[in-house]
Amino acid sequence: MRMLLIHSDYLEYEVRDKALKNPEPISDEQKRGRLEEVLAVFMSVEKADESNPDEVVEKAVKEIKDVASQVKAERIFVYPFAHLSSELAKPDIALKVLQKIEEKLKEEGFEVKRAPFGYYKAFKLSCKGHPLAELSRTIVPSGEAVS
Ligand SMILES: NCC(=O)N[C@H]1[C@@H](O)[C@H](n2cnc3c(N)ncnc32)O[C@@H]1CO
Repeated sequence: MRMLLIHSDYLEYEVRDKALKNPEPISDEQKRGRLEEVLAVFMSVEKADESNPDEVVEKAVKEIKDVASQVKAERIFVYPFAHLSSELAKPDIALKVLQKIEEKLKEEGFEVKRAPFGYYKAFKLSCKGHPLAELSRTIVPSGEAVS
């Protein structure tokens, strides 16, 4: 999994067109979203993650918690983003991984939004620009090589 973490004044999105034949079903309310004072986490779930999705979820949540603690962010935006890797996991597995990450972050006490999966989306982001505001992380299941 590849993650781009941006500590932001706000992130807002608006759903545009379908990017998959069968995108995640969403309500009208989910067609747009915004969080302020947020750690935005853009995530590409990768083919290698399919060997142990649960381990990748655990490792991703640990990394996100660590960065959130460093930048003192209490809100997380989980953002599916298929542009950080050329070896993407299948959509059905990727969605499950992102849903589990969202669930576990909520269990940890964060306020969490997740942008809809399988759509093109317009988004606006205001990066805070401090030294830890732009970070990336790569996560692989045990036994897999980083490509
Ligand atoms: N910017 C718009 C967009 O990325 N849209 C992506 C994601 O929402 C989602 N998606 C599909 N596969 C994946 C994956 N492996 N990891 C993350 N998201 C995925 O499906 C869309 C088309 O690839």
